[in-house]
Amino acid sequence: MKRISIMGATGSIGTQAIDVLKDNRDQFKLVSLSAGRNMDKLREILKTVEPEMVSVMDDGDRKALASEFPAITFVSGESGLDAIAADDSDMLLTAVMGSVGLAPTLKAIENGKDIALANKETLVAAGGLVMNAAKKNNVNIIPVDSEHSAIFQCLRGERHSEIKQLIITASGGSFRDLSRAELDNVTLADALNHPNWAMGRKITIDSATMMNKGLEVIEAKWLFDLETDQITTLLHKESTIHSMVEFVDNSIIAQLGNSDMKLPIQFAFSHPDRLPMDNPLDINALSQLNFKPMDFERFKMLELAYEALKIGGTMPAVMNAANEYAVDRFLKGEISFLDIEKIVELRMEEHEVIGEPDLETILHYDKLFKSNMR
Ligand SMILES: NC(=O)C1=CN([C@@H]2O[C@H](COP(=O)(O)OP(=O)(O)OC[C@H]3O[C@@H](n4cnc5c(N)ncnc54)[C@H](OP(=O)(O)O)[C@@H]3O)[C@@H](O)[C@H]2O)C=CC1
Ligand SMILES: CC(=O)[C@@H](O)[C@H](O)COP(=O)(O)O
Ligand SMILES: [Mn+2]
Repeated sequence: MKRISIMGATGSIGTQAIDVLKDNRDQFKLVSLSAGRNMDKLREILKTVEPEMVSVMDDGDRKALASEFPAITFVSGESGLDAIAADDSDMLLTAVMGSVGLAPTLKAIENGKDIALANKETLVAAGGLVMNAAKKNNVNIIPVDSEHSAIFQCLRGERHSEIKQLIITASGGSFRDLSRAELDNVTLADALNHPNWAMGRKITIDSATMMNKGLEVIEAKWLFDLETDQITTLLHKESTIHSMVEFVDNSIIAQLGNSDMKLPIQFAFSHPDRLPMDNPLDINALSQLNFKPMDFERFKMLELAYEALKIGGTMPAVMNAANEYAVDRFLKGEISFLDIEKIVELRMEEHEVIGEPDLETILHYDKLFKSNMR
C-alpha cells in the first residue's frame, strides 16, 4: 500500500486528492495532511479520513483541533509543514498555493519522498534547486498540473532526444473573447468565472491573465529538460486536449480527457500503474476541437514569463513573487485586472538578476517582492 501525504488538503486540488484516496482505500493510505486557515473544510475532511498527523497554520487552531480529534497528532506553522515533509510517507502531494510550498518540498525531497507536484510556483521559483535535489536523492517528481501530466503520459516509453517540441494547450481563461481595450473595466467576479475548470482563486486569475501558461512553460522547462524554444503554447478553448508532444518525425501524440483534475492526481499517485476511474470522456459527443495560435500581444503576461525564463537566475522567482503579490491585491479589490500585469512588468524591470541563486537568495527575493502583501 502506497503511503501518501497532502500539503494543501483543504484546497481545490487537495479536496479532489482526498476523494481519489477515498475511492482507492485498498491502494493508498493517507499518512498526513496540511491545511491553511479553512478550519470548516478541515473538520469536514477529518470526519471522513483518519491521517496520523495534521498541520495547520495557526497554533490556536491546532489546540482546538487537538481536543476534538484526540487520535490525531496536530502541528502548526512553518515547523508543521516541515513535519509533514519529514513523515514516513512514500509520496507528498504538493497542493499549497504559491511559493510557500518551496521549502517543505525541498525538505520532502531530501527525506527521499517522491513528489506529486501540483504547486507549480515551486518549480518556477527554484526549478534548478528542486530538480537537482530530486536527482541527488533519487526522487521522482510526477506532475499533477493537467498539461504536464498530459506531456508526461505522452512521453512514457519515448526517447528524450526524439522530442521536437511540447505543445501546451491554453483555454484562454475567463476573458479570452475580450480585446485588450475591453479588459479595462472587467470585474473580479468575471475574472473568477473560468470557462472550463473549477479551481482555486489564484490560479483562476492566473489563467485569465495567461500568467498560468507562463508559469507552466517554466514548469515544463524544468520537468522535461528542453530548450525554451521547444516549449510552445496553443489556444484550445475546449481544454479537452490537455497537451501534446511533437516528435522529430512530425508525429504528434496528445492526451485527452474531461476537465477533471482527479485523473492527473490519481495518475501521479498510482504511477507507474494506472487505476480505473469514473467520468470517462465521451469522445462521440466531441463535435469539434478548436485551435488558435497564441497571441503574445493580447496575452502579454505569457511573453513576460518567456522573458523571465530566458533571463534565468532570480528573475523567474521575482516574476512569480510579483505575480502572487499583485493577484492577491486584485483578489482583495485593491487594484484593477490590468494592474496585475503592470506590477509584474515593473518589478521585473527593476530587478538586478543574480545568476544561479541558492535557496536563501530565492527566499529573500520572494519575501522582498511580496513585502507589501496585505
Ligand atoms: N486547482 C486546480 O485545478 C489546479 C491547481 N494547480 C496548482 O495547485 C496549487 C494549489 O491550487 P488550488 O488547489 O487551486 O489552490 P487553493 O487556493 O484551492 O488551495 C490552496 C491550499 O493551500 C493552503 N494554503 C494557502 N496558503 C498557505 C500557507 N501560507 N501555508 C499553508 N497552507 C497554505 C490552503 O489552505 P486553506 O484553504 O485552509 O487556507 C489550501 O489548502 C497551486 O500551485 C496551483 O497553481 C495546478 C493545476 C490545476
Ligand atoms: C487544470 C489545470 O491544469 C489548470 O492549470 C488549467 O490548465 C487552467 O487552464 P488555462 O490556464 O489553460 O486556462
Ligand atoms: Mn495547468
